[in-house]
Amino acid sequence: MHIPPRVLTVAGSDSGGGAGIQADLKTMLALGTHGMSVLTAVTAQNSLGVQGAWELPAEAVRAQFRSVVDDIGVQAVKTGMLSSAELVETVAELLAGVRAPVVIDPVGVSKHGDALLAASALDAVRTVLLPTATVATPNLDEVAQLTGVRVEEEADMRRAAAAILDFGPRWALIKGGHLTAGPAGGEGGAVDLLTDGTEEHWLRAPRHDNRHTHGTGCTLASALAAQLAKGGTVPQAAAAAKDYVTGALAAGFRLGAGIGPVDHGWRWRGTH
Ligand SMILES: Nc1ncnc2c1ncn2[C@@H]1O[C@H](COP(=O)(O)OP(=O)(O)OP(=O)(O)O)[C@@H](O)[C@H]1O
Ligand SMILES: Cc1ncc(CO)c(N)n1
Repeated sequence: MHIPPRVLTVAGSDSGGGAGIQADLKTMLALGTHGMSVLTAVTAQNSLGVQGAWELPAEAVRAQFRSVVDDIGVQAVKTGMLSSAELVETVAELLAGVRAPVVIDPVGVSKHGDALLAASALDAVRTVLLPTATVATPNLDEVAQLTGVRVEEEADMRRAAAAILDFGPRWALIKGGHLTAGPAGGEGGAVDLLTDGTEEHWLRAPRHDNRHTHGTGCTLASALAAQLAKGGTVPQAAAAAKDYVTGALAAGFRLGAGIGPVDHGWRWRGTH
């Protein structure tokens, strides 16, 4: 009997199905793994923004985590929306006992600018959560919030990565999706930088400005966790994850009146 690699996401629910737990589980399935979830918060969310958010008690997070890890086991873990300092601390403590690779996506705000993490939780992210990471995957706004480094052009991403690595993750994957200026000052592609402070890997893809980009960050981090669960090095897993999110973004579709979701099933549908 074939048993697929097991991957756990610790994240919030996006009722619209494009980001959060829903994006994570769809990505994990699409990449051939068994996805499992620890829910941290429930959001009322759609293509227009976040209309409401409710956090779960720390005890519920702890219980879900123990249920999964103690019986089924995990070959990789990914974290997303953690909402508060209390949940960040709870999850960091749980992760300290895990031997599988851990991808920390330090989710701060949604694409629409709605806060998914309390400002009072930033310190716990820096001091207890990031040190548990095999790979940390901040976007440029999260880099600025966590380190004070403002990335205006590609070359600044090196300083951003160094500042993130100072908090203790093994690798930093700095997502340049919000960067529009290319190396020559013109329109750039979508460039991410993966580094452990020694090796440097630039992940480049064509930019798709089709507006249906809801869930790109969650999808990249989950794809990375799924690839790590299947085996291979961090640079190999990151390259495969970047391919998957680029295809999903290119196939993103119009839903609702705002920002539509990426298509997690693009490889099955053969849209690209
Ligand atoms: N318009 C785009 N075209 C191609 N790739 C993109 C585009 N926008 C983002 N990406 C890629 O998608 C991945 C996620 O990056 P992004 O910076 O959007 O993350 P994020 O802001 O955390 O996402 P989210 O808004 O879901 O939280 C990265 O690999 C990035 O380069
Ligand atoms: C629940 C949730 N997690 C993460 C994101 C990322 O933007 C989102 N929009 N919603």
